[in-house]
Amino acid sequence: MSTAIEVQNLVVRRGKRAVLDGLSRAVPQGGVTGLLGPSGSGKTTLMRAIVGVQVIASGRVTVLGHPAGSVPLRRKIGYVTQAPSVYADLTVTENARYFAALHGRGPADADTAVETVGLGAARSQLVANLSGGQRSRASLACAIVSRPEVLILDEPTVGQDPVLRDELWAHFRRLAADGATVLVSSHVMDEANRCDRLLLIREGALIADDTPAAVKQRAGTEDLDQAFLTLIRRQEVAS
Ligand SMILES: Nc1ncnc2c1ncn2[C@@H]1O[C@H](COP(=O)(O)OP(=O)(O)OP(=O)(O)O)[C@@H](O)[C@H]1O
Repeated sequence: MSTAIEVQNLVVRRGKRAVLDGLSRAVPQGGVTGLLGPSGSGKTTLMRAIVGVQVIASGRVTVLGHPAGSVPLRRKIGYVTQAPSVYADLTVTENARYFAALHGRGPADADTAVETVGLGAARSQLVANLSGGQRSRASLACAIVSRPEVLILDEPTVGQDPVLRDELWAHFRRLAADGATVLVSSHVMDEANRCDRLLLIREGALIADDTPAAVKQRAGTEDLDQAFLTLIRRQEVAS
């Protein structure tokens, strides 16, 4: 299987601290990879480095064979931040159509993306008047409208109800089935169970990179929450 994202000896300092301290990992092409870890462990920082918007101290990040943030990746990578990145004074449809146009896509692609994220009924509403969860989905629609080869999603299901979360995960799985590489951060363990692989990060270091089944087996429990706690505690004892 070829590699979509390659991180080599990545060091990122934010403030005075090394938030990522020599992290190396490869994410295979295709499939859904979950990035999990306690708050402040460096998930967003790693995603920012992969997208190419994070100043790095040293190391190398390559996406689809190109340096992170380089021009050839602009149309190939989609990024949804935790803070929705949409225009408040445009409607949902206008936002999606604007981002579609930037990527050489037409209005039909935009309308499909809006339906996909469950905002069909709110398509004519100004983003300023949407709920927080709806605004996040509007942002997601704008990121998927270009059908990126690599999709980086920073906690995309926060604030969504269980039905919508289920639908969004089904969509992530469909994107992966169509060949996209999806990297998604989450705190929710039932979501982690839906990933092909899990990267568990703690204090800027990776402590697991495996399938959900293997992570559970290694920790000796069927409960993924418990498995992560066990692996984190084992690492604390070892270090
Ligand atoms: N702009 C900044 N300046 C200084 N330190 C920062 C900055 N942004 C983040 N940090 C620190 O970097 C560390 C990693 O933050 P990051 O946002 O990557 O964590 P995270 O795992 O995504 O957390 P969460 O799950 O809460 O979103 C934290 O200790 C945070 O305080």
